[in-house]
Amino acid sequence: MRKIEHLGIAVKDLEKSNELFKRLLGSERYKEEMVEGEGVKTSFFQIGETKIELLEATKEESPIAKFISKKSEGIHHIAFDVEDLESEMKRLKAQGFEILNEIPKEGADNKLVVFLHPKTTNGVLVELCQEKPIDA
Ligand SMILES: CC[C@H](C(=O)O)C(=O)SCCNC(=O)CCNC(=O)[C@H](O)C(C)(C)COP(=O)(O)OP(=O)(O)OC[C@H]1O[C@@H](n2cnc3c(N)ncnc32)[C@H](O)[C@@H]1OP(=O)(O)O
Ligand SMILES: [Co+2]
Repeated sequence: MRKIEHLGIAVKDLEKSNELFKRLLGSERYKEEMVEGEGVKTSFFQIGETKIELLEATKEESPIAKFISKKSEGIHHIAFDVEDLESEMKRLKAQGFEILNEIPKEGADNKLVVFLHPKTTNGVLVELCQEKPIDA
């Protein structure tokens, strides 16, 4: 794990939350991006070395919709930047962590991502992010 890549925050209304975080952080989001596969619309704020990712569900079956309906808006996951997903997955599996998707999937912000089940990470949903190679 090289650094915290982003903190994912589940929100009901991305526009409203963009404004709130702009006031809170004193800076604009640097991008908005849909991630069809996850049924989310995201916006990213850069904070020094790390980022805040706001996530709004775009469909009922999105994990974000389920999370908000069961809990509330708020911190949804922590994402770590990794050099090499395959070797990290191997290491973490050997350490007893449960990988949710064996095949890395398309993330936002030009990443390939893997998630670990929160029941194996002290109740914290963990995301591993690897920068996609330039020519990908
Ligand atoms: C990839 C695009 C973008 C990016 O950064 O690039 C994203 O970050 S997309 C983020 C949205 N996508 C995901 O979260 C994918 C991974 N998540 C999942 O596969 C599910 O949400 C899962 C498996 C974590 C939970 O799904 P499930 O259908 O099992 O929901 P339940 O409500 O039944 O939860 C079971 C159990 O887990 C606890 N839980 C659920 N979500 C979280 C969470 N975010 N943090 C901590 N714990 C969580 C929930 O409370 C249940 O616990 P229990 O003790 O059984 O009540
Ligand atoms: Co994320």
